[in-house]
Amino acid sequence: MNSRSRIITEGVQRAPNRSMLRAVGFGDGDFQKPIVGIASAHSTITPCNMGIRPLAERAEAAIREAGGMPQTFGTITVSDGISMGTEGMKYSLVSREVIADSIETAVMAQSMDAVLTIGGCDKNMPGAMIGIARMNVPAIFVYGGTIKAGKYRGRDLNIVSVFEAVGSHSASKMDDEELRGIECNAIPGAGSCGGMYTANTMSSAIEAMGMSLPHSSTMAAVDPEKAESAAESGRVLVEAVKQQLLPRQIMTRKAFENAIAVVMATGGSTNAVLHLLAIAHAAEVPLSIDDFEEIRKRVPVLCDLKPSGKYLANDFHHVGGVPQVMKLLLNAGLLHGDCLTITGQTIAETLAHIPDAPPADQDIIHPIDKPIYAQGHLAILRGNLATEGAVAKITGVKSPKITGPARVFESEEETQAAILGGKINPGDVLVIRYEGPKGGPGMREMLAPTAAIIGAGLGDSVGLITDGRFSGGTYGLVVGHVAPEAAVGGTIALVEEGDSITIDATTLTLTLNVDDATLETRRAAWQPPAPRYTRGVLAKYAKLVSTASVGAVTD
Ligand SMILES: CC(C)(O)[C@@H](O)C(=O)O
Ligand SMILES: [Mg+2]
Repeated sequence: MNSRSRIITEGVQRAPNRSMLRAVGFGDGDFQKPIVGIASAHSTITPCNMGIRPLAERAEAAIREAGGMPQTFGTITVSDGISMGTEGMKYSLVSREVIADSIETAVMAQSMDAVLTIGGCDKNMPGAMIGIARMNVPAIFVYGGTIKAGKYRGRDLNIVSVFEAVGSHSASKMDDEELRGIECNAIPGAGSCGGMYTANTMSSAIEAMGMSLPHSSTMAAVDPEKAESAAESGRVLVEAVKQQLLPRQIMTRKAFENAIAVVMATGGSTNAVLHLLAIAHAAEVPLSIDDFEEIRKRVPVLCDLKPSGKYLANDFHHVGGVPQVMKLLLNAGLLHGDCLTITGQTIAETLAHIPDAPPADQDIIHPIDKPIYAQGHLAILRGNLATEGAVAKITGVKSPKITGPARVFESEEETQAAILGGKINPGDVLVIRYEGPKGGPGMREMLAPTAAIIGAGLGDSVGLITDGRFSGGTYGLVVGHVAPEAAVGGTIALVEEGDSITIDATTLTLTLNVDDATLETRRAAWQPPAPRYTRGVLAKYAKLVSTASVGAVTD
């Protein structure tokens, strides 16, 4: 079982290595046991990760009891919610690569036999899965857990309530006292942002892919079942080591199709497109941005979950969660049941215990014949503004098409000032550019401006396009991941104030209504901007990162 770690534990010349391992708790009988890394993203910099240490400790004890030698090491996290709207958000997507690289570095450097990764905030999930996919040593993912609702004056609150309250307050629709009350009560404790935002989207996608335990992706961080699930994950992983069950036997093309289907059915975050492309790239599984459209067309939206729906992920959990949705999709022929999962069972075997009857509560998970939307919500748009693609949520919007004058902003900050300053008019199409993977760099999430638009009551009348990203909490007629990005000369760089732009969610097109000759003249005159960073993490990232249309990958 220690096929990898024997390189550091066996033979006379490994006496020094064993000597150091003895200091960290190895005894004579332990050197033949599998060394199982626990990549713990415990951190007190964000509520998403502040409950992880007890999960790591339960997993550690379970691994030891099951015959493994656990070795806990740390990975980082950054908080999207805390960095949102600032220059610091440029480090968010970058942290996905740092997490993947740090897990790969620790596990490969010390020839570990397996790894259990625990993550909470948004980028922890894809970062862990990219690392796991690259290494292809037995692995399992453990989610830190979702947060419960905050409560104020009879309302359920979550982080997006606060972002939207800022918009309402700036539009004089909310007074200081109400805003403060929402701020002080929206986040009740440990756990990741509670709607079907990016963290819960990615945890659900990983469960759908068979790389975490059933029901684990929607458990609340503070509920005892989460720690028990972490311990069970440790036991399951030691068994997977015995069977040499490798991630790439589980993370197959069909598994990615299952993950995309569940993201569509649950109304998940646009970030799932970027992250699943990047994880597939790491697993060397062929997956293109156009595959999302293929699956969107055939998979309905079944779950009424925030941001555009009513409920939180933990409400979803209590009516059956991801397994319940997967059962509905499997019975409708929209899921591959023969995919293997980390427990050694197939998807169909895993779901066999769920009754075929429709879910008891049909308010949160709708029956397959009464979907909220007949087709998925995450659409890939193309057009002269996005020849490599762009990503939009196209459901929940009053008008699926908008043509309006471009309001051009070279950064998120400029945009936010215009929105909060009442300078945006119904019918405008906001263009936020030079916020892409290279141009930002770091492809910031634009939750602050999109929430401010909603809060100001402009959600049904204003369009927004960007080469940056959106948060899972974003909704409205907004298009992100526009590629090619402005910094590499994409057409978005050529837009001028007042140009006519059409966003059409029916034809899935993004069009700059300017004639080709004019565009060619503008293109000839365009100059690439000087890089915003020339040293450190962001400079390195900007040099390495690919286009968003293949996942903004760095290798
Ligand atoms: C702050 C949020 C809502 O967590 C956002 O970062 C997301 O991507 O979902
Ligand atoms: Mg986020």
